[in-house]
Amino acid sequence: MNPSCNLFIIGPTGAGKTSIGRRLAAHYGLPFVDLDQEIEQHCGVDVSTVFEIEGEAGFRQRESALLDECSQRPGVLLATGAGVVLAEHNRAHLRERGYVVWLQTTIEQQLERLERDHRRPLLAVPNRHERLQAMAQIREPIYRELADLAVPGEHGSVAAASERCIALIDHHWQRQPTAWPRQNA
Ligand SMILES: Nc1ncnc2c1ncn2[C@@H]1O[C@H](COP(=O)(O)OP(=O)(O)O)[C@@H](O)[C@H]1O
Ligand SMILES: O=C(O)C1=C[C@@H](OP(=O)(O)O)[C@@H](O)[C@H](O)C1
Ligand SMILES: [Mg+2]
Repeated sequence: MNPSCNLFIIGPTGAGKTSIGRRLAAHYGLPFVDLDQEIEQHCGVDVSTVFEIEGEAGFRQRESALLDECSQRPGVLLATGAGVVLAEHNRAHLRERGYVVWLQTTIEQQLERLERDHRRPLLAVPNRHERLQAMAQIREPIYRELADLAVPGEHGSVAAASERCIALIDHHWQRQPTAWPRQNA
C-alpha cells in the first residue's frame, strides 16, 4: 500500500530481511520488528524448536497471529519470515497495512550466506539447492504480485545493500505521518 506509515519487508530466506531491515528501521527512525523474533519471544524458544514441537502448521498459526498484531502497529518496520506470504489472509494484511518491499536474491547467494547457518528448519535437508529452488518456484510469483517495490539482490556488504535499498525506497515510498492530527479537535 502506498502511501503508508509502515514498511514491510518480504522475500526469500537469506535475502537480508532481518539484517537490512534493521538498518532501514534505524535510517527511517521506525521501531524494528522481526516477525521470527516476535514468535521466539512469545514462545520462549527458537523457531527450530517451534517447528520440532508443533510442526510447520503450528508455526504458521503463530506466525499469522503475530503478523496480524504487529502489522496493526502504526509506524513500524516489519521484517517477515520468507514463508509468511503463503497464506492469503497474511497477504491481505501486508497489502492493506504497509508499503511492501521485496528483497530479491539468487539461490547461489542464499547458499553462500546460509552455508554455516543451522537456524532455518526448512533448510535442514540433504539438498539445500533443490529445496531453495522448490521454494522459489512457489513463492516468487507471490512476492511479485504482493510487492509495491522490488529491490534487486546485491553482492556487496549488508551496509552497501542497505544504502541501495534506501535510495530505491526514498524514490518510491510515499511516507505517511504515523499519526494524523484529529479533525475538528
Ligand atoms: N548483500 C547482502 N544482502 C543481504 N544479506 C547479506 C548480504 N551480505 C551478507 N548477508 C548476510 O546474509 C545472512 C542472511 O541474512 P538475514 O538478514 O538473516 O536474511 P533473512 O532475514 O532474509 O533470512 C546474514 O548473515 C547477512 O549478514
Ligand atoms: O522459508 C520459510 O518458510 C521460513 C523462513 C524463516 O525466516 P527467514 O526468511 O528470515 O529465513 C522462518 O520464518 C522460518 O524458518 C520459516
Ligand atoms: Mg530473517
